[in-house]
Formats: sequence, C-alpha cells, structure tokens
Amino acid sequence: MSQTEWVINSDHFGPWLKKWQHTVNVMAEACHCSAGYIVQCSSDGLMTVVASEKQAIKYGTGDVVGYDINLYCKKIVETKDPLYVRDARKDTFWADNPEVADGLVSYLGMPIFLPCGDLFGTICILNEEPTNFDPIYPKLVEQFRNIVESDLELIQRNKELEEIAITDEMTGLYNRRGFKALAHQQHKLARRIGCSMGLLYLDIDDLKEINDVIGHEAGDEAIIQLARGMEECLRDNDISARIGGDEFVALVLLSEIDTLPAVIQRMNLYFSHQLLSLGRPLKVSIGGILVPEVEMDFDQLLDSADQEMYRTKRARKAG
Ligand SMILES: Nc1nc2c(ncn2[C@@H]2O[C@H](COP(=O)(O)OP(=O)(O)OP(=O)(O)O)[C@@H](O)[C@H]2O)c(=O)[nH]1
Repeated sequence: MSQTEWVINSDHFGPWLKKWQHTVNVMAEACHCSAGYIVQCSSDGLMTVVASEKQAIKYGTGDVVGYDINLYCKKIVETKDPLYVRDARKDTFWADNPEVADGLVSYLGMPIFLPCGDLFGTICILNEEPTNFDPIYPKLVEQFRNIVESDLELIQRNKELEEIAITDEMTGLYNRRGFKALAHQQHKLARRIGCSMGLLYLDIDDLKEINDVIGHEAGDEAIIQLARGMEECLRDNDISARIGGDEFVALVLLSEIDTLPAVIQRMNLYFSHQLLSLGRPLKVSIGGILVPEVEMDFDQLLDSADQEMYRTKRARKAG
C-alpha cells in the first residue's frame, strides 16, 4: 500500500477492520485501560483506524490529527520505538498534549511496520489513571501489534495476487479478466458524470508475417509498442487491455471535444509514425463503437467493436 492511502477508505481493508476493531476492544479490556487504538500515519497526519468501543474519549474512526499536535503516537512516529508514559502529568513534555487535557494520562504504544519496513502507524492503550504496568502488558500489546503486522503482510500479498490475476504480463495492461471487471465500474462512472463512452478494438496487421519474417522477438516488440501507444494516446482513467495475442481494447471516456473519431484519428496518426526493428512500420487497425448508456453485455459490445475493427482492416488492406 502507498503511504498516503488511508486504509479505512480502501476496499482491501474492509474485512480486516472488523478484526482490528475486535483486537483493540480485547486489548483495552485485557489491560484494564480506558481506550485502545490502531492509528495510521501518513503525510497528512495521524488517523484513527479503529478505537475500542467502550471508551469515553474523543478520537473516533477516521479522525485525523496533524503532526503539529503533541500526541503520544506522534512521538512513536518520530522515534519508531515503543513508548510507555506512566503519568504524563509528571512530565512537562506532555503539557500541551490534548489527550492529557482529556484525562488520558497514561499511554503504552508500539510502532506497527509495513512488510517493506516503513512505518504504518501505532497500536496503543490509554488510561485515565496513572499506570504501573506489569511487564506482561507491554508483551500483550506487542503480541497484538505482531498480529496486525501479519495481517498487513497478508493484505499486501492478496493485493499483489489480485493485480497479477488482472494484468497482462507482457504489456502491463489489464488482461481480459481485468478489463471486464473494470469496464462495469467505468460504465457506471460515465453514466453518473454524464459522459459518453467509446469502446476501441485494436489489432496489429500481419503479426504472423512479422513473426515469420523478422522473428518472434519483433512480434513481441510490436505488441509492446502497441501497448505503449495506447498509454500515450489515451488518458490515465481510460481502461486499456490486451485481451488476446495481438488484440487490444480500450474503454474511453469522451469529452465534448474528444469525440470517438477524433480519438481514433489521434491513435492512427501516432501509430503511423511507429517503426519496428529493421524499419518495418507498425500497422494497427482500429475500430470503435459508442457504448450505449443502458446496461450492456460487454461480450456483445466487444464483438461489435471487433467487427468495426475488421471493417477497417479490410479497407486498409484493400487500399
Ligand atoms: N510475437 C508474438 N506473437 C504473438 C503473440 N500472441 C499471438 N501472436 C501471434 O500473432 C499472430 C496473429 O495472427 P492472425 O490473427 O492471423 O493475425 P495477423 O497475422 O496479424 O493478420 P491480420 O490480423 O489479419 O492482419 C499469430 O501468428 C500468433 O501466433 C505474442 O505474444 N508474441
């Protein structure tokens, strides 16, 4: 995960947040403390990911506090070390900590690290009375911290596997599965924002001949060049995919000035300047259709765009 992605806004973390909620509830209760927290840090500040449910204090899930505020967890972000404050009222360092003003005078917290070694945030317990914890309490919090770190590793792996499952290895574009999964979301988005959408179908001309005459590597090069061309010509939020050997599709959001023929023209112009090894031109046939606003079967739409592409290919080869 990126350091700026808040976990509470991420689909990947949904089921885990419930488990973490249970973890902080149990941790606070087992340590006889007023509150338990898991906190995430990012450049924007410290966000409460989960707060124990039986607590009488201010910070709840989603609250963000900037680094200009002298919270206990901020100290851990700076030092990346565990922190135990028995009674903050006895140390002037904490005089401006609003948690102390809220009556939370004792704190025990540990850093939580991401699998890459970066700091994710903290796990902590706070109490309204000074504490003098038996050494088993820090061990307990550490154990809960270890569980959260293992969860983060699993979440990371799941995310990577999901990405692999929807990505075409050779080009880095989406594969057919990824395209179909995202196309529906994109279709909904287009309807919500009142934008038209076009479906493009691209196919390399005579790839078999390129493979046979120049070599398979030149064929691979053509495929990769086509993928890069799509990235160059389309916007970041358009969805490009390789759905077969030399077959590519793109779902593009069309603005008023950027009509479907204009997009196709831009791509044709781009590819007309692309050369493969030995100076052979990269020839690409492109067909496009407008995507109806109503809910549609994407396989049918792909067939229609494919037919459009073949019409273009036949015309190109004929003339
Ligand atoms: N180098 C390379 N070739 C591939 C890859 N995937 C598919 N192909 C080849 O692409 C060729 C596609 O052949 P066809 O569908 O007949 O199309 P074409 O030769 O491009 O002819 P037209 O599309 O009619 O212009 C086949 O020979 C496949 O073996 C790949 O990943 N790398």
